[in-house]
Amino acid sequence: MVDQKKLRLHIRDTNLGYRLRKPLLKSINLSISSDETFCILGQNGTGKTTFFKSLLGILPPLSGSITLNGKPLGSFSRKELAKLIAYVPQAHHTPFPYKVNDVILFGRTAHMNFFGSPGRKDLLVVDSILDMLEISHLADCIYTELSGGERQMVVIARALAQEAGLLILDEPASNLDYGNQARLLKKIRALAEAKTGILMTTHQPDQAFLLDAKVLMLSNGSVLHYDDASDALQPDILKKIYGVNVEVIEAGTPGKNPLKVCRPLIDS
Ligand SMILES: Nc1ncnc2c1ncn2[C@@H]1O[C@H](COP(=O)(O)OP(=O)(O)OP(=O)(O)O)[C@@H](O)[C@H]1O
Repeated sequence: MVDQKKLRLHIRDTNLGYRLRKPLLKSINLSISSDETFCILGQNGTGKTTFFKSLLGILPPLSGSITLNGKPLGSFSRKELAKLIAYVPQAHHTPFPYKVNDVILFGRTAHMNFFGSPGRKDLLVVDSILDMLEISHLADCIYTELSGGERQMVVIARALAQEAGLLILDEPASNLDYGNQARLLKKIRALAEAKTGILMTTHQPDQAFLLDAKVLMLSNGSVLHYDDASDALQPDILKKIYGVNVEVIEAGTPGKNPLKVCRPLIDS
């Protein structure tokens, strides 16, 4: 039995990508554990989602191995894996007009009994997540009738309902308004403090500072690993990754720790 709160993914000598194509990411060696928060940065198309699909066991490595607590990912059943790793995809389309409550309840499937009927605990978990994400008012709405940002919050809620030890989020804030982005980052930080491993892609480098995250940068088929966002988010590195000039400045209130922020120099 794998301890949900002590997960370690080992990626050893792997090439990742799609069969019959050149590998997108080469010779990757990494270890990710469920007490860490990582932000993954990289240009569009560098392979961030592909990396996630590989960690979720959806896309087997082209070579090398990925193990979870020493066992090959492929040896876990879908149900076992759903209790350990939850995923918020970038795009989510549900053609069926389910109620929001039911969509979130799907996240409990791995915890339900043989007949797949929700128990009291499942309903309580859904309620507390709706409350935590401040979306209780959406509970009885029809998912397909929600706005893009509202759907995004529901899909995040569904992943949280899995109560997995590792949460993988593909651009979780991309559809959200400014307030919901801030609220989501606050929740992510609280989850990290409660020892849920976080692995998220973002196109906003500042979020790595806000979450005090480690950084993985994908560039030219390699993954560069930084334990400290300040080491990763330097103007020369950001220029190399994104091809634009960026200034990294310190902002903050006197008496409080300054927070670093990135500012693109759009006039240079
Ligand atoms: N099923 C697939 N078969 C073959 N190639 C694919 C498949 N899915 C994605 N790709 C290709 O893999 C490359 C990396 O895609 P991926 O979605 O991993 O990039 P990304 O870094 O997540 O991009 P973005 O920041 O735009 O979301 C792209 O060139 C894409 O066309």
